[in-house]
Amino acid sequence: MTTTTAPAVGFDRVSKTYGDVRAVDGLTLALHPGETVALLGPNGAGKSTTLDLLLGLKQADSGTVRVFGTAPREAIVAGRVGAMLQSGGLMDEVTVAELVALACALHPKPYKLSEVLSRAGVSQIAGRKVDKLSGGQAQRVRFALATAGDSDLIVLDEPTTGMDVTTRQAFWATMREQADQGRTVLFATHYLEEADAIADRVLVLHRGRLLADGTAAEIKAKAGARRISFDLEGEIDEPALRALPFLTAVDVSGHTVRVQSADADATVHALYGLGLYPRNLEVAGLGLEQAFVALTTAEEAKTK
Ligand SMILES: Nc1ncnc2c1ncn2[C@@H]1O[C@H](COP(=O)(O)OP(=O)(O)OP(=O)(O)O)[C@@H](O)[C@H]1O
Repeated sequence: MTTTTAPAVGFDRVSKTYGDVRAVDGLTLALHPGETVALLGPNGAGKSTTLDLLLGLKQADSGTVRVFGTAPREAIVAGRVGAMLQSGGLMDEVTVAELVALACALHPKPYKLSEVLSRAGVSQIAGRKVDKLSGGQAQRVRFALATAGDSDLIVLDEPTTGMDVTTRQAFWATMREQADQGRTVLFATHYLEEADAIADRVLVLHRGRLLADGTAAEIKAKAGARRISFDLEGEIDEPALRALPFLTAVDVSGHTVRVQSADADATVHALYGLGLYPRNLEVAGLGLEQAFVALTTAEEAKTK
């Protein structure tokens, strides 16, 4: 593996528009060797466009994209980047082994074919035609293509869509190993629990801009809100609960009340002020998914 002092990925005020849609809007960021980075964002936030710019598949209207200090294409030709794209067509009429062998042959620093097939869990289906694969098997083959050689940066666009639980776990264990060996792994996902468990850095995109950048814990803290849950005996006066201060969400199910509050202390104080005796009271931080929803909906409200 080549080492360098340049960031693995550098975006400097990068913008890309399609007609009047600003898919990426003045994006500046740097990713460093050894980082595992999740790229999150609602549909249409600009994740795929960002990855396409990074891979030189699209050109920015303005700003510069650098991969290990060079233009994306140069880094790719040098074999420094492995990519697994969302639904990139796999060639029909060839077998899994033939396709993966081709990817190995094209890579400047290829791994042994048997190694690549086994790492991606496709040895058993190596002789099968690519157009006869199930969705999850096709994803594994894309994974094999992305890891056909020794690349310093691995870019994955929604890599685990369609994978079953076991495949998903094996996939992430392999990616962890890759990152532990100093490679940079960047993946776009809609599975926030994956981002929470796997990534040591989370980027939240919204309308082509970086809304948050930090560890999953930092993103959760940034969203600010807390979850409060408790049980109430007797009939529940829902309107009174909904009128509690700082609430951003309320859910009453049987005797259990779950709310989300921007100021948990004030909400709990007001709850006791109603003369209620909440049992099993729990106050907890938001999960990454709830933090993501809180951040992006707050931003939506601002831009309306
Ligand atoms: N080739 C294109 N022509 C026109 N508009 C496009 C094109 N590609 C993307 N867009 C628009 O650019 C915006 C960003 O799209 P992009 O695919 O990058 O988002 P995304 O975050 O990957 O979305 P998703 O989560 O739905 O995959 C969207 O509004 C999309 O409709």
